[in-house]
Amino acid sequence: MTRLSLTNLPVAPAVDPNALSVGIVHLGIGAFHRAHQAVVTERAAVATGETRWGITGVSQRSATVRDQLAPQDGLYSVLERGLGDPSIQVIGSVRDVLTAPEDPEAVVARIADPAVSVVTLTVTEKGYRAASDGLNLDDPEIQADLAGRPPRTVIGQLAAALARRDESLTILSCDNLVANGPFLRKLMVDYFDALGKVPPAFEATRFPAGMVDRIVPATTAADRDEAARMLGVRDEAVVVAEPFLQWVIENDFAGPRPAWERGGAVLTADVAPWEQAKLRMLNATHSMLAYLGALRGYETIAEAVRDEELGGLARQLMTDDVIPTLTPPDGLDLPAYGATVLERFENPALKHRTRQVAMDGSVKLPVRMLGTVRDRLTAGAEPHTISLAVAAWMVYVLRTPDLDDPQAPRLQSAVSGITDPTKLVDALLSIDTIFTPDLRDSTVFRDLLTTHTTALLHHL
Ligand SMILES: NC(=O)c1ccc[n+]([C@@H]2O[C@H](COP(=O)([O-])OP(=O)(O)OC[C@H]3O[C@@H](n4cnc5c(N)ncnc54)[C@H](O)[C@@H]3O)[C@@H](O)[C@H]2O)c1
Ligand SMILES: O=P(O)(O)OC[C@@H](O)[C@@H](O)[C@H](O)[C@H](O)CO
Repeated sequence: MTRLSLTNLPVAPAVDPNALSVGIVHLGIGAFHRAHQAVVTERAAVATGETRWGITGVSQRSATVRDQLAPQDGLYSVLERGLGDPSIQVIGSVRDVLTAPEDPEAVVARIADPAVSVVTLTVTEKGYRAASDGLNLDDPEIQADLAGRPPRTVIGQLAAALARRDESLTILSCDNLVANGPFLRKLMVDYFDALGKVPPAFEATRFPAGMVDRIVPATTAADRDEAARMLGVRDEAVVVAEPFLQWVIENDFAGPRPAWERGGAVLTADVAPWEQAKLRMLNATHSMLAYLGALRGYETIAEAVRDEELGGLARQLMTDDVIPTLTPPDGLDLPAYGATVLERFENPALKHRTRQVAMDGSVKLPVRMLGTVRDRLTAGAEPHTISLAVAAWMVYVLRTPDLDDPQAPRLQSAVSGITDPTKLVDALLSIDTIFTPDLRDSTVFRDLLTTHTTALLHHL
């Protein structure tokens, strides 16, 4: 079947791709960016008529996305799956893709281009190469970048590009991290400290925080076949998404930016309450359902949340443990928000795999769950259900031989041969890159984890 391209366009994108010049570099062009920031950027371009905000995507690890998009002139479609019939739309805002491992110099040069004033990122939690207190300077890839090779880490890429720039830059993380903007800024400061020099452009560089939300599962072969049927041409780069899309951005830019608010984003002075509500309500519950669901043999989040007991626990997690720790952002009714989150998880058309959401637990737990545990303990409360979520991760680590996690070897050696719940809790609580001393030393938390792991090991 013919491939989607500028000359084989069954449905034209809302912008003319040929008219766009590149003003944004996106690091980590996975599924999420294509279904979220790229869509809002295109909508903003349509609303304003501005043509300066085309996107260069950077593929950080493999050449797969470049090889999918290059023959398609950067075009791809978003296949939206809600409760009704699916719909499909071709997006034209990604103009080209660079593959960092093949051509690291091109990535630095593109970020350094004066026409570029915004860099966005979705490189997953582990892509930041952080330790518990800042940049992981023991990371061999960070060390190699510091030693002066053409950079391979995102921190190294940004640092090298800033060293070449005279103009200010805005660097906007779109990953699920607590205070993602300030967090990334701190990693850059640590990098420059280790390097022993700070580029002059860094002072004016801004790192706004952002909260992003849209469920975008990994695309499957069946999704590509469905897109081909709907489009009449083959799209190897199609992404699948739910109808819901939210982007709240701190209005703190160093220079020009797309009018993303015209594309549906919200620009605000304080993102923290939005971000905390989303990470603690949606992402923590997602992860709990992923661990418990996978342990019960459910393939997808929709199946897990439709299990009466697991669905009940998801509601209980939000109501009993998470909501008491939150200050709701203006106008957000937290119980109603929680109900909407569960309805979104129930979407049977999405097929978000429990195993996908369960990956990288060692870097997700601190972001999604451990703040809630800490706040509940500080308030003198017993964090019952959030401890169950952490215990579910512990049992998942024990029961998953092919664990997908950046710390898999360390986790697996810690739990190797363990059958006793107390020992399992001790072994995993001692991992200092995940659990801080206050949590390790809490008898209440340790006892709850032991009770829950005991129950899970006996009843799953
Ligand atoms: N998919 C979603 O539903 C969703 C929703 C909200 C936020 N996000 C955020 O977006 C991130 C990416 O999600 P996705 O669905 O695009 O995943 P994906 O697997 O499709 O893409 C991940 C991207 O991150 C890059 N990456 C992975 N490991 C890296 C590393 N060690 N160093 C540098 N780059 C690395 C990959 O090259 C790829 O470009 C998530 O981790 C999350 O923070 C995703
Ligand atoms: O993308 P990850 O792997 O960081 O997390 C998996 C999901 O919890 C997450 O992607 C949600 O779908 C998303 O945060 C919804 O906005």
